Amino acid sequence: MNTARQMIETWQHVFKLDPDRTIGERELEAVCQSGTNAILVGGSSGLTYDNTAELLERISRYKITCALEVSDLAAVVPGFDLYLIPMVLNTPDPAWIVGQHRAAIERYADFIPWESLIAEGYIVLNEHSTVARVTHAETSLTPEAAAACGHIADKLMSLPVVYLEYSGRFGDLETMAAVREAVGHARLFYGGGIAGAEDAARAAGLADTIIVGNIVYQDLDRALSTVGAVKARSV
Ligand SMILES: CC(C)=CCC/C(C)=C/CC/C(C)=C/CC/C(C)=C/CC/C(C)=C/CC/C(C)=C/CC/C(C)=C/COP(=O)(O)OP(=O)(O)O
Ligand SMILES: O=P(O)(O)OC[C@@H](O)CO
Ligand SMILES: [Mg+2]
Repeated sequence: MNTARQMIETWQHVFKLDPDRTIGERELEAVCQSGTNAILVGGSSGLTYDNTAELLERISRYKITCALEVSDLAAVVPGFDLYLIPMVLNTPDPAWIVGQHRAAIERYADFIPWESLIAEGYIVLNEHSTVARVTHAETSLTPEAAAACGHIADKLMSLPVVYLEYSGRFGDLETMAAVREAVGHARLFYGGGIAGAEDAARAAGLADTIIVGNIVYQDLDRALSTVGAVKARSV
């Protein structure tokens, strides 16, 4: 049985599906059978127990690893293969770094499947995203400041994942390269604005794992083309 860390080590490409958005059966089947390494269920608003449980039940019909990215305790559903726990590194508000986490652990310590949890050091950089607004993230970081966040996560906190998050738009290449340079032990996830094969290949050149979200709901064919673009790099 693989540990949580071993599981994420194999991820090159991940689709992120939002329980608060609608996806048809044909589209869900195409996403799950696309050759992606995993489905990450998550979003920064509108998640409920019911819409999360329903999406998990639908994804579970396919043979694909399915992880929940926990953003709201009310929407934690048992049955996922993994639970990814974001900790936002570039916010001045400790609630989004450790505060909510402490409250959750105090309350549910006896029920937490620790071996299935993976902490993610988030660096949130698109000022227009919901996640930036909700977490009061300091999004106007220089490449050096973003890299410092990467060093903190990678070397001081020994987090297994650093997540460079531009949700909604493609990232700044200089910043991505600086964070890449800083992150050695952790797996570097990149997400934001990947709208087709070309973006996917560019992001995969700088990150270990790329996360593709919005385009699934806007243009399925372009979304599916991102899988081949990433896998082609490793042959
Ligand atoms: C089975 C079982 C009992 C499991 C137990 C699991 C459990 C209860 C664990 C508890 C342990 C724990 C430490 C929990 C953490 C609790 C918690 C709520 C922490 C806060 C996490 C956090 C920092 C959230 C902020 C928002 C965020 C970073 C969300 C990540 C997802 C994201 C960025 C989605 C992008 O959203 P999108 O919909 O695309 O929106 P925008 O583009 O507009 O941003
Ligand atoms: O939705 P997009 O912009 O593809 O971003 C993916 C993911 O990083 C969002 O958390
Ligand atoms: Mg988004």
